Amino acid sequence: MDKFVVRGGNPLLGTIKVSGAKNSALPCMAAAILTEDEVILENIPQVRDIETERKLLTSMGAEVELGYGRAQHRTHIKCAVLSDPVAKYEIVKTMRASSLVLGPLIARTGIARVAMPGGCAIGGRPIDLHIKGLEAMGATITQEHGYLEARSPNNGEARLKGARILFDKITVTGTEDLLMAATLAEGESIFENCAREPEVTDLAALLNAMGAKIEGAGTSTIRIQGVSKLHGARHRINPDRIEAGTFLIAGAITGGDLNVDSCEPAHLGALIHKLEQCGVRIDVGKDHIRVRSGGDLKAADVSTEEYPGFPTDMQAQYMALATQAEGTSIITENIFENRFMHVQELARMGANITINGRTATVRGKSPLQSAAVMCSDLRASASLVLAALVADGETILDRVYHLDRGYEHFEEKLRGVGAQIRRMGDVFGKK
Ligand SMILES: CC(=O)N[C@H]1[C@@H](OP(=O)(O)OP(=O)(O)OC[C@H]2O[C@@H](n3ccc(=O)[nH]c3=O)[C@H](O)[C@@H]2O)O[C@H](CO)[C@@H](O)[C@@H]1O
Ligand SMILES: C=C(OP(=O)(O)O)C(=O)O
Repeated sequence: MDKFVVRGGNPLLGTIKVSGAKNSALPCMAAAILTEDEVILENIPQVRDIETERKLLTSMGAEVELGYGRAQHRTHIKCAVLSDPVAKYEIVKTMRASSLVLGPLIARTGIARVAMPGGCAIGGRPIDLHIKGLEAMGATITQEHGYLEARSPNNGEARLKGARILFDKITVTGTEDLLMAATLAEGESIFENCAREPEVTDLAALLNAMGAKIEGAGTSTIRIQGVSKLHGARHRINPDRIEAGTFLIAGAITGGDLNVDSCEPAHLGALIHKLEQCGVRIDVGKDHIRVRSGGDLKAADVSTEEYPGFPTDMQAQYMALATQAEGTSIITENIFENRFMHVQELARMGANITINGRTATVRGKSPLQSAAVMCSDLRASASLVLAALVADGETILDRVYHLDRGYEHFEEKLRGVGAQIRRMGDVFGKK
């Protein structure tokens, strides 16, 4: 199992480049199921979840070609024939976003079998709202032996029907899943209380390029006029706002001077505002953000919310920063019930954090010490790397496979701006 070895103390200086967003790329790859033609996606990040999605699509009969390097992270997907419209447990269990194939599969083939995703470290993660929405579109969904068996009306023979759906709770992949299903449904669908995340807007842009008729993506009400067929398209994936945010915090926590390049500053408003409250100097350009130390960091409270609020996917990284700020920061996690797995590991490095329900109280500034720590999920891993960048001595992070799910060449990018970080196959064993 790979580990990271990080020696703290270096301010990060220079320019670091942001990759394409994995959380946009995953639904966009699933959208290729909706057409027999080729879909070409550019700016696909080279991360483990993308490889998992490739496996998922190919296991159903799709042709997927992932091109990196000179091929500029371009992916060609052709779902001419979906001979086996089944999302198997062996693949689904490794990636929560697998539930994104449910909607497009029923819409395209009339019949789908998708393994129920399990819980994960950050919480239960049910998909009841996906199921409820598809049922409102006329699908029949049953659960057998851990699989959802879904059929469109007439035992899979007829198209889904457009529906008016009010989401009880804002859900990102739920909005995306039903949006894809509605593109090929008969008639109009109106969705209310939709997720407004940039990843939803990115997916809608691809779907419209494929011939869908979607209005309102990025707002809480989305209207879709169903069409009988979609065609191929070429689409460039948005920059990853969470990776960009992680780099902004890396610059701020190390007291560096970092230019975070190839990002979309408009998607980072809540984080930029918070960093400014912490006393960090931020200069926003068209597609880059410069982050610099503005003196001692000051504590500021954070409460995670749906977009455009402060993202839950930045909460763990922000907590690492809060350990280095003077004063008390109250961090409230409103989206997932169990997303504080990084707290005990930060505490092992010397952070002063107490948890009460959904709230963590961070008292700073604490000098951090190196330790052997364990990554529990994707963003918790990033948080521990950030803490290690300012810890005294050499920190060893175990289970970095969590981080590899969603950060492209993380250690190489950080090394390029002065961090001392290296990957080891097995630092404790024989190697
Ligand atoms: C691949 C991807 O894009 N993942 C992101 C997506 O996850 P994901 O789409 O899974 O997260 P949701 O937006 O669906 O979850 C939000 C809340 O709704 C609840 N819920 C969700 C669906 C459902 O059917 N029933 C239900 O109760 C969840 O348990 C959670 O409490 O949005 C999250 C919230 O911004 C991010 O942290 C994830 O990085
Ligand atoms: C939680 C995340 O991803 P997923 O929904 O795929 O688990 C994330 O990107 O932070």
